[in-house]
Amino acid sequence: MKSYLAAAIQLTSVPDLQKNLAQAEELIELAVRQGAELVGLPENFSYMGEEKAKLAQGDAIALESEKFLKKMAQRFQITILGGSFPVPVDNTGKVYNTTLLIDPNGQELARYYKVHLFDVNVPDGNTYRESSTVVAGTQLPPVHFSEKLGNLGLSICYDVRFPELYRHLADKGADIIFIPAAFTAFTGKDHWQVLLQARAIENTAYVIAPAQTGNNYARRLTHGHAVIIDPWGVILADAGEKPGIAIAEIKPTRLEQVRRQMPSLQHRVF
Ligand SMILES: O=C(O)CNC(=O)[C@H](CS)NC(=O)CCC(=O)C(=O)O
Repeated sequence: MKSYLAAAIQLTSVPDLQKNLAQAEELIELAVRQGAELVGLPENFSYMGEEKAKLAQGDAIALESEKFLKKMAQRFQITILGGSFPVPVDNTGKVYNTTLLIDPNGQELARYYKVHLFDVNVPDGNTYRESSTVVAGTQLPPVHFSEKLGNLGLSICYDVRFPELYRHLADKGADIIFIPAAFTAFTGKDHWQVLLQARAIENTAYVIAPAQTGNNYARRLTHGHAVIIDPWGVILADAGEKPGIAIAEIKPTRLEQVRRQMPSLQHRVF
């Protein structure tokens, strides 16, 4: 593994596929101009909108999102995580909430279908029933082993509340954990940063958390604060509340240092 720059992209995705891809492309280019070699996009980067509208365009969103990721990876010679986008599941009328990791040749490295679905009545009065349109994945997420970039573990948004999933990634050797999200503004203000720092600290791993921000559609407000966190839990970069990027250096020496100073992964009893 070498030292390199990683970027977490922050978007306000709306119910307009082409507009979102154009916004994403601009920010990917900005990250690349600053030297990023690993770039993450947030959950639902290519489409945020009413569940029904999303389903109706499911095939087009899936096709265009995957094409876009491969194009960006090849054009800019980066490894890119397509935080998530819907992929229709045969004979169900529903989709998988899917995250995809693509290499600079445009080849798929890893794929994960979100396991934990956000079926929550948020105390601000908004109700979320992700399971009404999404089929839950049944497989734990993969870790992609990369000589150059370190071992990259995948997850999506609401997963962040389930530490056992991240312990699995740590068991598989994850050095860097992706947590792309579209956190609600209401839960985000109290939980987002704490949960992300906890996952970084307890697994002594970098966390790259691309995010949705602002008013995506109707009453849907997302929290923002795409961040990159080091294995000690220190926030290295925070994109704030506007669309933009958080960019930071991922260093193998820092990983080794923290794992030496705090060898908690080696002291596990259960
Ligand atoms: O809302 C949309 O339009 C698209 N949906 C999402 O992006 C997903 C599923 S509803 N959001 C979350 O998982 C939020 C989790 C969260 O906020 C928490 O755990 O507190």
